[in-house]
Amino acid sequence: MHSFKELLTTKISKKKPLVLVGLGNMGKSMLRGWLKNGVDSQAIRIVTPHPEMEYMDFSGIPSSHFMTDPKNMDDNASAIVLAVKPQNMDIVAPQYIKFAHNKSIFLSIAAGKSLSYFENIYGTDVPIIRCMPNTPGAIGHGISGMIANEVANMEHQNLCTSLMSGLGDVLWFDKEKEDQMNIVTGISGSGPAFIYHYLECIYQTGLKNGLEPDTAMQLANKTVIGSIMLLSKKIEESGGVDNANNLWSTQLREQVTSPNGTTFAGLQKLMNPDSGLQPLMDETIRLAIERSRELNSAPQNKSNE
Ligand SMILES: NC(=O)C1=CN([C@@H]2O[C@H](COP(=O)(O)OP(=O)(O)OC[C@H]3O[C@@H](n4cnc5c(N)ncnc54)[C@H](OP(=O)(O)O)[C@@H]3O)[C@@H](O)[C@H]2O)C=CC1
Ligand SMILES: O=C(O)[C@@H]1CCC=N1
Repeated sequence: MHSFKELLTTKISKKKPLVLVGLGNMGKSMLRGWLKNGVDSQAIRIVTPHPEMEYMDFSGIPSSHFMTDPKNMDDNASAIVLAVKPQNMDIVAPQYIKFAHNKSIFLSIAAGKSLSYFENIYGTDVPIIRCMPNTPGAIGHGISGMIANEVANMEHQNLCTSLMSGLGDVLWFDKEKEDQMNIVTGISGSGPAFIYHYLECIYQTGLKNGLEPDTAMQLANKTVIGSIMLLSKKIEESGGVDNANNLWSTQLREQVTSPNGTTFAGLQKLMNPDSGLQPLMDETIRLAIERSRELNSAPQNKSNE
């Protein structure tokens, strides 16, 4: 029985390379995670529209392994990782059909695109994994939701767990409940943006109340970062798990809230069940989930809709 990290060196080799399609925000994070976790840099192939700009950032990987399309690539890959925008998928995914004939694993991180979307392209007898990571994966603190199609067995799933573990935690979902991947997308895929926007808001409130920009920025950044670090420490101290019935975040909020004090005054608004943050987040995340569902069938090149 191999450990997850060992799988990266036993299953991925010069003879069975790993192909990364798309070297944007998420592609780069994954690539860094793989290299850090011991994937042989000679066993990686990268398809990107601008190889000349990007190979310099990854000096261990030969420049000849960066290419603009897969035409000249052998079809013996261990896995093809699709990391392009969902709106590009109708054009990009079919370019990799030759790997399906060799039963390579297809791992897609595209929002919305379902297992059956890829099965329609590659066939139902090809192992396909749908994954939703998030940007904190760039520093190994991400979380990825994963789901496998019918023919992706434990070995395929373990390799994909290994590939995504460089970005942080991995949670598998039941293949019968694929719609949960859209919920994952709304909560943890888009979630970092919602948190950063909260920070932008409190920064703006500081400015509106006459603080200097530098001061407002320092107060906003440090408050968010410090609060999350405190939460993280509490969770770590309790064995890496939170308690669903009594979240650490609830306890930490209560610690700040003096009876009839300043926090209590503010929370009257923020925790209003009809007009506070909960209904706003319900609606915000609902819209993200709906968009994820739509992207499954959205026509190509409508990225600005
Ligand atoms: N950003 C996020 O927070 C998350 C994103 N995702 C998903 O990850 C995927 C990638 O997102 P992200 O990294 O943010 O997007 P980026 O736009 O940063 O990266 C996509 C990359 O793909 C390149 N590309 C375009 N066409 C091709 C092609 N034919 N072959 C190879 N590469 C191509 C783009 O080049 P160019 O720019 O020149 O077009 C770009 O560099 C998306 O499907 C998204 O839904 C999932 C979870 C979180
Ligand atoms: O906004 C998006 O569509 C992507 C997917 C999740 C996060 N970013």
